[in-house]
Amino acid sequence: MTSDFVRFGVVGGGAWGTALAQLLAADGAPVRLWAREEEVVLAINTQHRNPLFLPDAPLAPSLTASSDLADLAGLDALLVVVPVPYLRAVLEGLPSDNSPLIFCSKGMEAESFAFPVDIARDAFPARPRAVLSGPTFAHEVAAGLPTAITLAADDLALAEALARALARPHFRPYASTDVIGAEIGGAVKNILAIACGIVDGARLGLNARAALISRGFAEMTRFGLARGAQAETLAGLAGLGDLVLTCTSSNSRNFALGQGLGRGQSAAELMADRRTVAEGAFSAPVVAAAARAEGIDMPITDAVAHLVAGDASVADAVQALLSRPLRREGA
Ligand SMILES: NC(=O)C1=CN([C@@H]2O[C@H](COP(=O)(O)OP(=O)(O)OC[C@H]3O[C@@H](n4cnc5c(N)ncnc54)[C@H](OP(=O)(O)O)[C@@H]3O)[C@@H](O)[C@H]2O)C=CC1
Ligand SMILES: O=C(CO)COP(=O)(O)O
Repeated sequence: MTSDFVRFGVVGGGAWGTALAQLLAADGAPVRLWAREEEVVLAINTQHRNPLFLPDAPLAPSLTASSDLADLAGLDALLVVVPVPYLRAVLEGLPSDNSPLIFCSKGMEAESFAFPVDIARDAFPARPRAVLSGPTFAHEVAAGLPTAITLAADDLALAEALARALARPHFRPYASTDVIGAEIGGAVKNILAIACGIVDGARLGLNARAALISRGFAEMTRFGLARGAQAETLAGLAGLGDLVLTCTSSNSRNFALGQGLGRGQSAAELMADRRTVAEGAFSAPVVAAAARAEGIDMPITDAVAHLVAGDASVADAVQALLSRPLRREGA
């Protein structure tokens, strides 16, 4: 069956944007990637590598890069992989086509409390929008290891068509219409990965980690259901699947950030000079504030927000979580 989506562009030259571009270019298909930094553009075009963000992956020659957003005009679909704090500004520079935008970043914008699809609605009200989210370490996707992911769009036919166009023998997108569920799963799991990293760094044990994963999932579910997400999405690849991946591996930048916090380093120290993002550090105060405003109980998210801000110690945060009133599990 022929696809309407053949010529893809990727907005963002970090690890995930580069891995997705490589996934699509590996069979020789032309893929255009926009990166902000000339150093990344030059390395991709001349060495077929991205030494800054995905150093170990050889890239296909059919993947070409540019630092000019105008070079993404006229393509069939764009994967948008810019960390959420920078997303609005980048979207403003995109050529105004009608091709679908597929959002692959996992976070919530400060002040607006908007997820990527809402941010795009402001910039491109009529453009079709989708979300791609799940347990997907970039280096594994670039290496062709088996991966499954959720692809959500309001319009099921669009979600299915995009899923078919992005599928590869080792990469299986599952179509969904639960856009908000996919976005909330990805944003909240990043925060919970920081919490699990803290538990690991502070040597609080594996029981504590398992408790955090399941009570964290309860928080994700409360927040998600309150905002209209479906329980199956949160229990699927974009929620629980990604939560398990990033709460159990120091390959996760969020988990690794938490490990440093758990060992007693400050967030400012851990984030100084780093080029890679741990989106959970941006999202924790935002999701915590949104939950507070909406009366949703999210104590783990709140604790991570305080630890990232540096206004609580790990010992204080653990004590606060353990001294909460006992309650019925499903409540
Ligand atoms: N890495 C992974 O395995 C996965 C990541 N994600 C999500 O994808 C998103 C992107 O992460 P990832 O690709 O890993 O990023 P990286 O940490 O690898 O790289 C950081 C990215 O942020 C960009 N950036 C930094 N400052 C700015 C700015 N002011 N304006 C625009 N862009 C800027 C960098 O571009 P520049 O070089 O121009 O500074 C670079 O592309 C995040 O939301 C993440 O949660 C989702 C699934 C998997
Ligand atoms: O989202 C990811 C894998 O699904 C990557 O997680 P980190 O951003 O924590 O590395």
